[in-house]
This record gives sequence, structure tokens and C-alpha cells, in this order.
Amino acid sequence: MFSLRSCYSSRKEWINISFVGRLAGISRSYVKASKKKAGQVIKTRRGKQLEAASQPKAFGFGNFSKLHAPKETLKEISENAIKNISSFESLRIFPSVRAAMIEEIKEKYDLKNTYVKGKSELEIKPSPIQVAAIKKINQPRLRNVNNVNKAPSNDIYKDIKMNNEAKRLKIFTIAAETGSGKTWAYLAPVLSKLKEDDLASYAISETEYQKEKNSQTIRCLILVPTHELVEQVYECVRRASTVPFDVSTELNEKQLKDPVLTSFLQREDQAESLNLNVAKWSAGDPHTRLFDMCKKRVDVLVTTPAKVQGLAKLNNVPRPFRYINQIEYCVIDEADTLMDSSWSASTLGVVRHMPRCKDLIFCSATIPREFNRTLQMVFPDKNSLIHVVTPSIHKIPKKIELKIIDAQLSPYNGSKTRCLAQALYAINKDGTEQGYVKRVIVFVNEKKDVEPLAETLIHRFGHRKEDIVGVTGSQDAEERAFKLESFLQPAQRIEDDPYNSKIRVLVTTDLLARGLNFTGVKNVILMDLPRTSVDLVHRVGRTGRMRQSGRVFIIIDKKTGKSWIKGLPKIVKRGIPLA
Ligand SMILES: Nc1ncnc2c1ncn2[C@@H]1O[C@H](COP(=O)(O)OP(=O)(O)OP(=O)(O)O)[C@@H](O)[C@H]1O
Repeated sequence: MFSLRSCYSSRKEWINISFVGRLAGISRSYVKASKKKAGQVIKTRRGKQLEAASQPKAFGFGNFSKLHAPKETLKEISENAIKNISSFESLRIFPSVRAAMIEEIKEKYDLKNTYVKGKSELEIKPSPIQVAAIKKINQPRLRNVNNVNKAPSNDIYKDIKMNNEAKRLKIFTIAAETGSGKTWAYLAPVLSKLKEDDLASYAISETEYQKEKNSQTIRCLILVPTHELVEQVYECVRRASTVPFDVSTELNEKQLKDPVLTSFLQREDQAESLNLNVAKWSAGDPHTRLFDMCKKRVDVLVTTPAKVQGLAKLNNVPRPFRYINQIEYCVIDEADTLMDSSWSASTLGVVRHMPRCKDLIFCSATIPREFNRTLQMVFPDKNSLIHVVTPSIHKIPKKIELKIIDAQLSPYNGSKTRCLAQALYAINKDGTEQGYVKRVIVFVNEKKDVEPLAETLIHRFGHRKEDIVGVTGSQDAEERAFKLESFLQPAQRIEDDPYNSKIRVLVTTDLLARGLNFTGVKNVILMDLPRTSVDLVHRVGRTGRMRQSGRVFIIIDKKTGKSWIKGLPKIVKRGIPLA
């Protein structure tokens, strides 16, 4: 029976290893000190006096210390906002958007490991980042005076100021731990603004409303780094837009007394669902598909920066960015990826084509220092930059159990593959997820290692080929979608599984570590140590999502050579953020 204890040759070694603080090059007294309350004094064995330091601020070494630590005041603002709000009803969300969001979250909810019998019994409460982001972003803007049938006041300065406020670009950054519900944290305010804009044109007149509705524009653009994420975010918005609801249950006293709002929500095109026109422009879609989609007003378009930038190459098409130029709301999801040195030129190139943009939202699970520097350089006006960050940013969720396996020790004697095989065997036999197909995600650093590792697990360690899938960027989007399907759905019961699997293993790289919602996956194995803490956060974050539990095994060998990694499990337990 595999146990981590067996990874270590002797009891002494195991006792040593269990004081992980020491292995992280942190002295025993420091470990003791960090357990004490800040300010207390302790005596070391050599009689030295050590003032117990408060908990270490952050944990990082070398490449693992490139994260920007947000100001404590930003976290306190979020903390105060979060503690007073425990339901979506207390947040400023357009009624039909709130109804659609709650229905969509319920529809996707993984009931396994819950005591809830049916989705109707679920009580959906906002996550911390959703409270903080919706409060900050969904502030009403002054309406553009030119649109309202009012004679401009004779205070010219006031009119110009209101016009500027109505159109002024505001840049928001949303940063929160992986799996904390960031997608709805930006969708709820953005979809509410689309609905409020519709209500504003409806309030002017039916003609104005129809004119806006029949305009050939794109209103909101959501940029993500991969085609899998295009699919995931598109499906989320599409489901929300079509899910039926009875919005009358969502209206509060004041709203029920608002004749314009109630008549707007009773319209045929508003009463039963959000009824937004949601589009995706993804792998293999030609630009003509985008232009065809824009023949009708597109409320939300989900795509990648590369697809939009590709419009610049269209020499024989007049004004190829004409639809992009109309965008008023833009979200850059997985911004820590889309704004790193290899992507930022393409991402910012898209932003430059949106002169009418009013809200630009950067959303990510980490704030790399490079990202923070780029933001400050590109948007120097501090008043336009509004940060939303949760107190748990850069912390690995405590419900994730992180274990280090040393391949140097017997019986592995330096073979990480043998270590992996043994870990998969142990996971398969450990009695967890009874009755369900277990799914394990194995991350390697290099694309070239994916297929060989998958083959080794099949041919050398006897796994069935149906149970091992290798996914890399060299495969086309359809093949990747087919292979990923069983990992992106909730766990299947063994008797219902078409492949008759008991355990299924996905071998992949960081391509799939960003943002993908691997529903209910309980085990992640890192065959290689990620190159940066950003990659570590994203890989680890494929499990333990939205307060669920999960396990992460990091396999190390003498080449890994970073003794501090052995201190990571303790750091996670103590809720210390990565630096
Ligand atoms: N308020 C909520 N209550 C319960 N579940 C929620 C809530 N909001 C979102 N979810 C669910 O939580 C899961 C994770 O949400 P989401 O993918 O937005 O996380 P994330 O923070 O974007 O993760 P990552 O950083 O990895 O991109 C999804 O399945 C979503 O349906």
C-alpha cells in the first residue's frame, strides 16, 4: 500500500522531513517563533533571544517571488465590503441578470460530496470576489446628457463634465484565488450595464430602443488566452442568456413601483430570459464569420487577442476593425497571462482599437510584478485604475492538501515516472470518490514530454489506453475538446462511464492550467516544478475550486534542487501567500 511515509527510507528521515520548516532552510527556532504571537520573545537552544516574528509576510524563492503584493488597504476595503454582504439580493445587479446568474450557477453545480438532493434546494451566495467586484464595478454612471431629451443646461462646464464622466474610461483589476468565481464577478456587472443601457434607451422612447437594438455593433468583448476558455466562458454566458426565469420574483419593493422598469421587464424580449446575443469567434473561424455575426447587434463576443489582431492582416477588407471600434465594455480574463511579455503587445493592440470603451476589466488569479508595472505604465492616471483584490490573493486555498514526493528515495531511486505510477496506483486504491471515475491531472513543463509520458503509463505501467489522455497545443481544438470532455464535466459514476474506467489521467502542460474549470477533479500531480509561482498557482488551482477539497502531489528529484519546495505544504496550511 503506497503511503508517503514509504517515500522515506528511515524513521529518522521521516521525522526530519516532517519538520518541513527545517527543510525549507528555515531554522527550527524560526518555525517555533513563527508559531508564537508576534512580539513574544523566545529563547533559542543557544540562549539567543528571538522576538517571535509575526507570521512571515509571504513565501517565495528565486523565480517564485515575482508576484506583486497588493496594498493591505486594498484587501481591507474588500474585507469590509465582504463581511457586510451575504446574498446577491444586497448587491446592485440588474434583476434579470441576477436571476440568470443564479440559475446558471445552479445548473452547473456539482452536487457530488454535498448533502443537497436537488439543484432547486441550492442556496447560491456570492463569493468574496463577487461581492467586492460587483460593488466596485457596478456603480451607476452619469448618463450621457446628449442622449436625454433635455435642453442642455446653461452651465456648459457641467454638461461637458457630465459627458466626460459618462464616457470616461475606467480600468478595473479583479484579482482573487483560483476557483473563486471570478467569471461571474465580472459578468454580473458587465451584463447589468448592458441591461441598464437597454433600459435607458427604452426610457427615451420605443424608437430609440429599437434603433439601439438594431445597430450593427459589438457591445462587450471578453478576451481569453485559449480556445478552451473561449468555449467555457461562451457556454457560461450563453447558458445564462437562455436559462428561463421568472424575474418578478427578483424585483424588490422599490423596483416593483418603477413603471419604466416593470414595463421594460414585461416586454416579450425581456420577460422570460436575458435574451442577449452571445457570440464566440474561435479556432478556425474565418473573419467572414465575425462580420456575418455582426449583421445583428452582438451583446457579448468571446474570443482571443490573436483572433482580433488577425483583422489587421485583412488588406482587401475596408475598415476591418469597424465592429471592434464600437465596443464599450471589455474584459481581459486570465490577465496575468494575456499581459505577460509574450502576449501584452497583442492584448494591448486590441485595446487600442476600442476608442469608445468605458469599462476595461483585467481579471486574474495572480498579480505578477511585471503585470502591475505594465498597467501603471500604460494607464498612468491613478484615478482611472480601480483595484479589487480579495484578502486570500496569492494564497493556495487551505482545502487543497499539498504533498511533496521525493523520487530520490527508495523504491523510486530517482525515477519520477515510477513515482508517478505509484502515486496513481495509490490514488486508485485509496477509497476516495467511491463509485465515481477518479480523474487525475498530471502537469509537465514541456509539450514534448506529454505523449512519451502517456505512452509510458500505458506500455510500461499497464494503464489502459482509454484511461490516459495526452493534450497539447499541437492538437486541433476539436481533438482537445473531445479528450477534455470527461474532465470538464462532473465525475461520472463508474457504471455510467462509456469507457468503463475507474481512473482517468490527463497529461498536459500549462496550456490547460489557465482558468479551465475541471469540475470536481480531486487530484493534481506536478511531474515538473513549474517555472514561476504564477504557473504553480494556476496548476494547483485546477483542484480545490470554490471551497471544494483537493490534493496536489509535487514530485521532486535531485534535478529539482529547490529544497524550499518542501516547505510549501506547511505554508499552504498556514495560509501564507506566495510572494
Ligand atoms: N457564488 C457561487 N457559488 C457557488 N459556485 C459558484 C459561485 N460562483 C461561481 N461558482 C462556480 O465556481 C466554479 C469556479 O468559478 P470560476 O471558473 O469563475 O472560477 P475562477 O476564479 O475564474 O477560477 P480560475 O482562477 O481558475 O479561472 C464554477 O463552476 C462556477 O459555476
